[in-house]
Amino acid sequence: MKIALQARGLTARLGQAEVLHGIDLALPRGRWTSVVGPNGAGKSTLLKALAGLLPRDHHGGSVHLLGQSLADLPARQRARQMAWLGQNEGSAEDLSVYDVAMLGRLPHQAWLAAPNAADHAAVQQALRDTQAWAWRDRVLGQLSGGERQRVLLARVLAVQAPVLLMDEPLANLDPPHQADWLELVRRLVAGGTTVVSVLHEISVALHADELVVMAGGRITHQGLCGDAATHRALEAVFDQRIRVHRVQDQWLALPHLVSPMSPLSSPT
Ligand SMILES: Nc1ncnc2c1ncn2[C@@H]1O[C@H](COP(=O)(O)OP(=O)(O)OP(=O)(O)O)[C@@H](O)[C@H]1O
Repeated sequence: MKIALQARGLTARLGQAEVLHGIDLALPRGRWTSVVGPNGAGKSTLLKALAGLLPRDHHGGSVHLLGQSLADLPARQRARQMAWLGQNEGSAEDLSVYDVAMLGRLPHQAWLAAPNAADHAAVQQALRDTQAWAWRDRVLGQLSGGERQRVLLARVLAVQAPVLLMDEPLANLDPPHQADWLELVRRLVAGGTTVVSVLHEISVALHADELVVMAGGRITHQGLCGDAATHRALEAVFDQRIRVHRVQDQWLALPHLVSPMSPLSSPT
């Protein structure tokens, strides 16, 4: 199987503490991998390290992107090959939605060159894919949290990179737009894109091809989303406070209540 991202002996130090402890990981090409685990497990730090976003003196080990060492890859080439959506990401608040999405085309444009037809086509497609096209002339700073997230997602899609890394992409999205995101990712992956997402919505994460389960700066399990071993690893990492069930052909993670109190039971 071809590998999109390979990490070897990855360590990361933030402040005084080491938060990733020698991670070895291979993420398959043309597949969707979700990274899950409790708060503080190191998921965002791992994603940043894979994206090459941690300062060099803060991490050790190596990352290869599509077979090339990230350390040796020129920044523009890296930006064309791997697009990044961060958690609570800032952007220029006074830019129009259209111009924010156009920022995703920067790695393709010559210095100070005007956007060409391919850039405009990519931006229009991305804004339509995230249902943000109707507000293309509005200013980013005047959008709601969920609207804003869809514009930032459009910026990532506009890159048309073969590898997408997304940290909490569903933040602020309502259920219909979460379902849209899910379908969009499946479509991208069917077209050969590699997607890596950090998700707290475990039932959405279970729609991925593979799950990487993290705790305490280490990977405790990597496996297929449909595997019983993956479900057991998930339940274990969340202290047996969730259970994975199969409902209408989907895997669902439901809270495992210590003192069950069914909302369906009638009041006495
Ligand atoms: N700038 C920082 N300085 C010191 N420690 C940090 C810093 N940023 C994060 N950490 C610590 O690193 C650890 C891993 O953080 P990280 O954000 O990667 O976790 P996470 O799994 O993404 O968590 P969450 O689910 O809460 O977003 C946590 O213990 C966190 O407190």
